Amino acid sequence: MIPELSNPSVCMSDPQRVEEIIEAIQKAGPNTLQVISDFDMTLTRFAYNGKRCPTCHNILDNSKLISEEGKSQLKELLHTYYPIEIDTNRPVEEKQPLMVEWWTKAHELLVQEHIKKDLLQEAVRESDAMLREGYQLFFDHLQEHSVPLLIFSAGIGDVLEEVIRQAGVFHPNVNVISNYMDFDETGTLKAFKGELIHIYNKREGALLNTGHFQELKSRHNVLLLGDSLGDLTMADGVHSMENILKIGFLNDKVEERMSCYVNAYDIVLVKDETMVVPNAILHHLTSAK
Ligand SMILES: Nc1ccn([C@@H]2O[C@H](COP(=O)(O)O)[C@@H](O)[C@H]2O)c(=O)n1
Ligand SMILES: [Mg+2]
Repeated sequence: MIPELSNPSVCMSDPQRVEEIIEAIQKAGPNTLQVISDFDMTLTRFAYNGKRCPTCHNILDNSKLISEEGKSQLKELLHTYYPIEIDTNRPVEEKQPLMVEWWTKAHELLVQEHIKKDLLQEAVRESDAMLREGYQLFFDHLQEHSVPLLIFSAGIGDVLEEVIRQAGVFHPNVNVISNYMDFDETGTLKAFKGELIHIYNKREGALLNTGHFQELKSRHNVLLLGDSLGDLTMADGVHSMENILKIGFLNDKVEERMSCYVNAYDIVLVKDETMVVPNAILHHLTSAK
């Protein structure tokens, strides 16, 4: 049906079911579709030329906006908590408070650095952040077909927006739910706004933002893209869901996480740094029946 589903990076536990979901969404038409995507390591690359690419947080952590002392403390947090984030042997309930601890400590450190709002643009421009190959087609195609794209990220909204703005793909159909910085009257970071979004509370985030889903209540079909098992709840706020196709990028610790990913996501893309498969599916979903 979609030749790209035979690519070597594609794993599916139930290809027949995938075909049925895709056919049902295509039949309903693009007016019923919405796309909900994670950002870091889903729309952005995990690695390039064997080197890890930065998350929104890392863009700041590695920038000249952060002191050497701040950098080493942020790095230590990353080395402590990231292995916990991706550990599939620990239950989510056990990981949740630790993730709150990580995000809270990191945000406190960022606030202590007195980051200036007007320097964020430069920090992003000078960073190694990279959207996945084929991103332009992905964003442009959704825009052309008036399909809303919600980017639901536990990263930093201000940084995320700057990445997609600089890439020229922050189209009007794109909405972002994320952690946003709060600046004082001098443009200095003083806090983060609203409820913290971390990797394992994206469901709560969805409920807090029911206004977004209210506006899209005629769009009962969802294409969900993520890279974490925590991304699977991003569509929980969608009204009267009819069909959902979940695509998961498995970037890291492939062998030990494979079975969890294949059980949770309809399509798993293993060490695939491109948008080739999501783009092929989108093309099919928006083509005439
Ligand atoms: N201090 C931190 C906290 C989190 N991260 C990474 O950010 C990712 C979350 O963003 P999503 O767009 O994927 O929701 C997550 O994978 C964390 O590893 C970080 O780098 N630094
Ligand atoms: Mg992610």
